[in-house]
Amino acid sequence: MANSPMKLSVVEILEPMHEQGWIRSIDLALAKYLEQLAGPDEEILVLFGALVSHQLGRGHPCLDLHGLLYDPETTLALPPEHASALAREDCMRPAMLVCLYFRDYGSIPMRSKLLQVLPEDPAAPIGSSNSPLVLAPNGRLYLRRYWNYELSIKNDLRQRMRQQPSVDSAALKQVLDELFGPLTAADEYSWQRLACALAMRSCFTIVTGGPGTGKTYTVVRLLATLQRLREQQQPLRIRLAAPTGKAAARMSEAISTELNNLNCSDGLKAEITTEAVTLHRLLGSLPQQRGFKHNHSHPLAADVLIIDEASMVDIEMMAAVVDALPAHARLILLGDKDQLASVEAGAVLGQLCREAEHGHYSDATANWLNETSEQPLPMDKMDPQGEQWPYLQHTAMFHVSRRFDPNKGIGKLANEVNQQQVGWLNDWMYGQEQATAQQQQLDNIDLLVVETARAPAFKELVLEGLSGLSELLQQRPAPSATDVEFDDWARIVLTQLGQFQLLAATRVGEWGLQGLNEQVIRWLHGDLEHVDGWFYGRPVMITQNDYSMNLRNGDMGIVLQRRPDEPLRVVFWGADQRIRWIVPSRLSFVETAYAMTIHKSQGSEFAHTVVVLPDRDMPVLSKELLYTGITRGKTRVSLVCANPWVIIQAVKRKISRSGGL
Ligand SMILES: Nc1ncnc2c1ncn2[C@@H]1O[C@H](COP(=O)(O)OP(=O)(O)OP(=O)(O)O)[C@@H](O)[C@H]1O
Repeated sequence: MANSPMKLSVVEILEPMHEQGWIRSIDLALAKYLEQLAGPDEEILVLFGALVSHQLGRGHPCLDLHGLLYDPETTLALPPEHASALAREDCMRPAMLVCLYFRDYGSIPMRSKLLQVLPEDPAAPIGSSNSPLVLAPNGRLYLRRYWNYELSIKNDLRQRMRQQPSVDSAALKQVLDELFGPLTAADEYSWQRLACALAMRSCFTIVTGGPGTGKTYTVVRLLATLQRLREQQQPLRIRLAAPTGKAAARMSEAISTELNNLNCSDGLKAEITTEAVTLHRLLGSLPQQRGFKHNHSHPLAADVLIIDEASMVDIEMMAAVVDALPAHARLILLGDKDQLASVEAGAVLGQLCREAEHGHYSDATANWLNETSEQPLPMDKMDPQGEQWPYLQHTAMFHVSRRFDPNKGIGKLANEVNQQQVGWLNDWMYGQEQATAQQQQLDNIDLLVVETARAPAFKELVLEGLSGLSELLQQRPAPSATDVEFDDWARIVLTQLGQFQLLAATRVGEWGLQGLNEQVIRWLHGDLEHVDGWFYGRPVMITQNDYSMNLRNGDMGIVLQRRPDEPLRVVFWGADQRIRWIVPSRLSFVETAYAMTIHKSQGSEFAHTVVVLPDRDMPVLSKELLYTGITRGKTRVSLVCANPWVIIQAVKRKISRSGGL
């Protein structure tokens, strides 16, 4: 570097970082804006603005100044995964930049109009300010908008937790006995019963647990309990929602199935809706605007709102939800707290039920449960300091999966990854040769170590996985077939699409999303001409909600053709298992989906899931990412990598999102 960095402005120092892709255009733009407002000696705030914005891009609603001071490299996770070695050499390291401006807290101008410093005491008055930056206790630095989101969520949930609806304990106990059977010594069942009882305590409840632990089973019974014990004559207005279209469709399906199995009157069943919508649809997206049709001045017509896959809800969306939900309504969040958080900033569910595995129930919670439902709490989940965990007093966590055996196969792998236990993983991965093929089959998990993503063994795995789909594509009905017969065929093809799925941990490179999709096209079609084009048999995924076409983010389709003289069309599931044939030119947001990212796979499940890891360790690889990928598999999970060490590194890395919920 020719000039001394001391002679350059913060923006001048950030510019090459932007060119190298280390920070985003929006981060740089914010720095430029703040630079215009900054007084002398306030350059540090310009830098902070860019870094807070950069953290938002990584999913953090705030910048942790303690982390920045003591471990800037980890806190900022720079450079990004695609930065070349040259770029790393060329560009001034962010740690050095931080050192230049931020030696200690004394370097921060506390009386700047760019910054509001909040008092340490949460009860002290905050004062008014509209500074772009807000410094909260514990060194959490926010852009004001995100601090406002957090504050409104906190205030709203506190208010809902404080509301204590009256409960007729004899009636509650009777309903719980009817729905779950009388209490038994085995606590496996009583956690679900406990979740229902706990939900009667206030207007806010969280039910968390891994796949197949009975969240949907419980929530249907919870809704039945609420309707049975309601004080008003009219049935409670229940709304069901999920962050993505795919998750909403799954929620509807799962709730319908559980409701059908529920042993209760038809009248009660009719009072439980099975229609789930996306959160965007629930709140009413406004074209070209950030806000929603429903807000505090135009609230939702709802008494109960259940949000499934809540781990995917970001802080901005959650703030919009609580703004639109009437104060008397119950908010119930369902999700797996250990899964990846939302792509957008915030890890609302993860933060609200951090440590839920330990219970942390207070005496007051235990007494309430005992008095209203005679529901005991296990001693090891009690905590004399439980009141320090306010959200956990309204949280039930399920541990027992009814889908997977925790001692083998997918269940074991998922648990070990989630608990960051690398011992078993090492034995499994490095002891593969000793394991018999039969045993592996029984265990429904396998590991494939290959040097490149072009390796014959990987090709064999993929082509075998896709063989069912390829056969169906060749079994197109004769041109004389009726439209109904073509619909029946399309239905089978779409069902087959859920049988096998490649999941990429990263986007770039031969092991990333793009490389894998290109590779599969080469194997199947022999060339790459088709990559972005529309070709027969191309599986696609919708990447953004498209309300004009009634397609939702995450919907999967496939390109088919009915008769040779008809154009190619993309088929999707419509309502009631109907088939929609859509002309490709009407689709705006689509990606080829032989492979999809693990992030995009959230809320979906596939019979055989193949999780592909890159050939080197990267900051994006984490136990949450791996756990999410593994738990997408229903009957078989294959891990594919060039080096099992990368899997171990990923398992050791836990994402900790900053935030003050
Ligand atoms: N107490 C129970 N008794 C009998 N069957 C149960 C019980 N709890 C759950 N199940 C069954 O276990 C299966 C998985 O339950 P459920 O679908 O509710 O799990 P989930 O946590 O919602 O899963 P996912 O996160 O994958 O949606 C279902 O078939 C359900 O009917």
